Amino acid sequence: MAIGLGVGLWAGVATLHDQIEDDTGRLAQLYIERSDAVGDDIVQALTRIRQSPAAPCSDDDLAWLRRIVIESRNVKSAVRMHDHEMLCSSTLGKLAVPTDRARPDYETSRGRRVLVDTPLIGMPGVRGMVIEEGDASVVLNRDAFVDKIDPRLDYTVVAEYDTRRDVFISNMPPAGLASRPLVAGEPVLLDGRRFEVRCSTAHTGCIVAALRDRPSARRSPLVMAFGLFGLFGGLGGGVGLVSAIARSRSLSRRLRAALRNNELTIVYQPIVRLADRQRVGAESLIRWRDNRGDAISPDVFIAVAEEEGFISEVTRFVLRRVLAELADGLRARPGFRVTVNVSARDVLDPTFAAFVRQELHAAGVSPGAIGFELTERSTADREAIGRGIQTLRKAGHAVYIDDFGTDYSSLSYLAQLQVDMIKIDRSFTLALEDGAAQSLMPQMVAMARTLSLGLVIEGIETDAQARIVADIDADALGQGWLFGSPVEASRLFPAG
Ligand SMILES: Nc1nc2c(ncn2[C@@H]2O[C@H](COP(=O)(O)O[C@H]3[C@@H](O)[C@H](n4cnc5c(=O)[nH]c(N)nc54)O[C@@H]3COP(=O)(O)O)[C@@H](O)[C@H]2O)c(=O)[nH]1
Repeated sequence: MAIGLGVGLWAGVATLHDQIEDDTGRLAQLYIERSDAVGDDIVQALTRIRQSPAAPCSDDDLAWLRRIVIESRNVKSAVRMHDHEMLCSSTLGKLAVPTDRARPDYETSRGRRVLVDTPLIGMPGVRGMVIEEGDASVVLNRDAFVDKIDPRLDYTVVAEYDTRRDVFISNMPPAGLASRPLVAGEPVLLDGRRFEVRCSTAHTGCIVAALRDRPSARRSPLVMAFGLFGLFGGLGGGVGLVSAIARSRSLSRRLRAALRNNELTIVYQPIVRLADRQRVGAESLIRWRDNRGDAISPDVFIAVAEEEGFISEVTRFVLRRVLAELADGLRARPGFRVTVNVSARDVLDPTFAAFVRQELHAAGVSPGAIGFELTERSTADREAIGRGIQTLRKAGHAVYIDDFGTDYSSLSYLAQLQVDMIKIDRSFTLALEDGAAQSLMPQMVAMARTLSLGLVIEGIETDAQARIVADIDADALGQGWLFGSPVEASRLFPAG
């Protein structure tokens, strides 16, 4: 029996360690993939700035630069330079006097100059990250790289710039990592802690990361379970259990289990008509607290479900839950519409529309009460996506393009995909009050109107933003903390 207990405990501790390394490695890899996408976006924007067919800083050239920003996910401003002086930009237009930029922090062998955190010309008090290549330059929010990191990690990101390696961002003492050889997949020990290492193959840089709150083996229910199993069970069965539980503990396994056990919940964020601020709909947003009580961001677990190919299970769970929670309220409020986020995989799934029809029929809810929001960043077959969208629209659902303006392909989407509404990303709302990028919103609104598309403006946090947007387009709808944070179903419809 003592041998059984010992083997069980050993297996439990080993499995707990495997689980931690598995989760850390996955989060670190997710970061590398996301920051690679930012890197690709930057390179593409720099190339397109140089491809402008118009005379530098002419009206047509400025429109070209603005288009690049609208179509890029991360670039906040596209800038034209000459001899290290800024001449014009998508946000400021043509400068009265060419202005010198600060010296770069790094220069790569490809001739890209990087200013990691620099005051932005013409925007007092605002700082950003700038990358220059020849006479082209882009500005991005430095958080474009920080936001991609899971908050549960202690991390250091080391960037390599040919001639030197440097700590790019870090939330821990970097412990000489800039000078230490780093190899993807080969963990490093720092102060007795094991850090996973993942490196980019597309761009240059590595993340060194460890979970901050490493579960203690002594208090772990997993280890206790193994110990007990070892105590009462035989070694053969123990090995089977070890591998079964080990698999089930990875992030995606835990997410699948949470789905099966109905542990995920839905909150609803109101959408209002800006003219009178009446609630006309809501967006459903999924939430997950794992068994340690930690809230895991949908940004993280939706990406995992997409990568691992079970996003359709998530979408179906959300739709069923929305109907279970809101069917009565929706039947009582014709015209009120709740939207569900879908992925390209859902839209391409030939069984999806039939699934939706059956669920709506069972719940007695009309198709007009449910809309679908699609954020499409992949290069998936657009014709097929277009056909999937039309199937949903023919069934009576409104289809929205979400986060409009953040995806480099957004504009070409609108031409190819016929949708009902676009949701303008909150980065454009944020820029409204700083004055500099104010001009982008009217352009986007005008474009939506030209294409007869309805509009939802996202991320409205202040009364000033709401008023500016209502002035630009009184028919637009708005969503954001000003009108309400996401709430549980019971709090969505005002009493009475
Ligand atoms: N496929 C699915 N994707 C989903 C689902 N539920 C959520 N998501 C996607 O995850 C991303 C993060 O969502 P979340 O953390 O829920 O954040 C949403 C809002 O809380 C936030 N928000 C809303 N108003 C404001 C605001 O005024 N300021 C501010 N800083 N943030 C605000 O924005 C998120 C909603 O964004 P969007 O979807 O782009 O309208 C997000 O991409 C979700 O789409 C799901 O069930 N399925």
